[in-house]
Amino acid sequence: MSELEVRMEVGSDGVAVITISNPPVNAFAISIIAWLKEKIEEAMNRDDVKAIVLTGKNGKFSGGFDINVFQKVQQTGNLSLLPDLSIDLVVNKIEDAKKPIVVAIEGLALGAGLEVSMGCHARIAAPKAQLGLPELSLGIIPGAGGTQRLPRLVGLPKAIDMMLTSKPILSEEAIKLGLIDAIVPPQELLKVSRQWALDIVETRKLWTRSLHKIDKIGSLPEAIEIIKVAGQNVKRATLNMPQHQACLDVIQEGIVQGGYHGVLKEGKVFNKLLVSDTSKGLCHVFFSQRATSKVPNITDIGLKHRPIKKVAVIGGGLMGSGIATALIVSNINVVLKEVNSEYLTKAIKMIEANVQGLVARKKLANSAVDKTLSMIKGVLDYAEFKDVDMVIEAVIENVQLKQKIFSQMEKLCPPHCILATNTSTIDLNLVGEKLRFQDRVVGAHFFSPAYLMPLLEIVRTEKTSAQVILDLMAVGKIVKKVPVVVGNCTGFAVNRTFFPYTQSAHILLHLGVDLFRIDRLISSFGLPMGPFQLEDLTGYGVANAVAIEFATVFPDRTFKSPVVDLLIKNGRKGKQNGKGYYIYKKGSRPKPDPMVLPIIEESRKLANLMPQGQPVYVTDQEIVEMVLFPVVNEACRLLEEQIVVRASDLDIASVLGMSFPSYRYVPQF
Ligand SMILES: C[C@H](O)CC(=O)SCCNC(=O)CCNC(=O)[C@H](O)C(C)(C)COP(=O)(O)OP(=O)(O)OC[C@H]1O[C@@H](n2cnc3c(N)ncnc32)[C@H](O)[C@@H]1OP(=O)(O)O
Repeated sequence: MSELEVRMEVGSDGVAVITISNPPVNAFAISIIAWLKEKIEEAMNRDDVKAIVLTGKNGKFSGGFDINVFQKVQQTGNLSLLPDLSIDLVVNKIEDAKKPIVVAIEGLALGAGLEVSMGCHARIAAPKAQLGLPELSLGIIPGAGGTQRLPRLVGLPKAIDMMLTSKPILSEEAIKLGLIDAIVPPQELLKVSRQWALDIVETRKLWTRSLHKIDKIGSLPEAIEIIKVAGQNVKRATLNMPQHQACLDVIQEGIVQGGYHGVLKEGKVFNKLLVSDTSKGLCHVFFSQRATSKVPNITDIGLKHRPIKKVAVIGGGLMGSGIATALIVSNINVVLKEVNSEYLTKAIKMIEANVQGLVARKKLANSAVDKTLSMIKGVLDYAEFKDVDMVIEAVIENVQLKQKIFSQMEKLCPPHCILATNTSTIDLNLVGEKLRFQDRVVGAHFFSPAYLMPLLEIVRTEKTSAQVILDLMAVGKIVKKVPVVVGNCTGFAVNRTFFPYTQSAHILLHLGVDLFRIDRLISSFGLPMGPFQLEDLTGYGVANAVAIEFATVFPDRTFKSPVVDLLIKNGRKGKQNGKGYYIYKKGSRPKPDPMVLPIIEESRKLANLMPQGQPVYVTDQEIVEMVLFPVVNEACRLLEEQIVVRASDLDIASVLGMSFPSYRYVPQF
């Protein structure tokens, strides 16, 4: 079977097995859809075919519609590039077929993959197959009947949850919900599916048309109430994104007017959303995230990553314990080194709390806690370092200390051991300056909390070897991070790009603009919080340290804001002591603190930026632009300096490291 193909084989039992192939995920490309229609028509017309089994090659059914086609539509605005998947294929050729069609699902059925499956008359899956409708994460809604058939198969609340969160479920849950009809081992999947199809022909099994099912929908008022509540719940989290409410509206249309009407409305809304800026941004982010794993001269030169079985983490503070947690939950053995037993006990307690936090978030099973914690060993000496594959240093930001540690590591650890630092500011060339083998030195910059935040900046110097970078990329993937390889510069990619973000906010503040207005506008733009609340959260110590570092390296574009020192002088430490620009009380949202205003006034006098001592007038739009445009400028500088290999790597670093709203990246075609 060639790579891109839809093949049909008719067995002596009268079952036609139609297999789609489009590696790596059997996406429904335009040609696949056309060939699939042809094969189904052929099977319907052949007298020797009684029933059909639809399946995918290489252990996967389908990862959904080909997202490359979406990008072509978005670039050209030409919606006629989209094939008629929903009515022509799923309704007419599959659901309303005269012969039963059973889908055999292995690996995954996502998006159109699940929608085509739901159009079939029965669904048989292998264990652990992923089934879901992740379209909303691309700024669209399911466009091949998913909004109508999923509620009819699994009930409204679960269907809404699956669509609004874009999260797939596994076969084991799907069978309980009624989304699939049976789970069978992969080697029996085709055999059972063929027999199932024949049983439908012989009326021994039900011939189900999902769009016509009504037993799981409940009464009309109940259904409308569920949809209304879902809309209210999702409102805040989906600020500026139209697809969530649109999806609920389309579901409601089908419930009020009937499934087929719902499918028609779904098609119209789908087309409109596909060419929206939101979808353009989210499709761009989808491909950009995958592009980060392709690094020229690293991933394309035939190297294979080496296994990393045991890692030493030096320093068990907030970052060290977070990194250790990320490693042990991914089954990597960790030796955690501290300077004394008091710090070590504290670090282990922190790791235990992190692990419990993951259980509470349902990211780790309670039953896995003991095994996870057994993977960490706290130590006070270096005896265990003789067979580690990687060291991650996470001590305080002090060059001499780091240099001393790295020199020790070079002597104590095996020659293949990677020497990584989690520094967020210090030049890596300085850290490795005294070493003989500087090709082993690399930055592993995790973001706090390291066991939750999805980004790993891999910082390379001119000397870091390709093998070391590749190994760290592999570790990043194992610990479920998105590794982005960046060059060595002050602040690396994320902190460097976003340095002007805080700077501009401070300049605006000293020009007389209300700080709470700035924060409000930036959160309305889509960042989780504004720059001042962020400063409260990260702490003023960090703010000052970063400001000093940048002022040294970029004196031409650094504004020295007096306000942080004044806040500290007035006993304010931000979230840490509950008093910063905002007041923090347990159980309630941060509230702007009017008591901070005299401190701001004092700071404005010291800075003396206001023209004739009067506040400037700026519009809301200007504020957003004045805070974010300098960020874009800094990103351009990074690109020019070749700190990243492509612009979109910075987009991903900003989305994952700063929670910059991904739907704002509207590509310029
Ligand atoms: C009409 C319908 O309602 C509309 C739709 O169906 S929209 C599409 C819905 N489907 C999705 O959103 C699923 C998107 N894909 C994924 O989530 C993941 O790729 C996956 C879970 C399928 C596989 O994950 P994983 O094994 O980690 O592989 P991953 O690196 O993500 O993808 C492998 C390759 O397949 C590509 N790919 C994955 N899904 C694709 C899709 N639906 N279309 C086109 N390419 C796709 C990726 O771009 C990547 O390409 P690359 O190797 O050139 O970078």
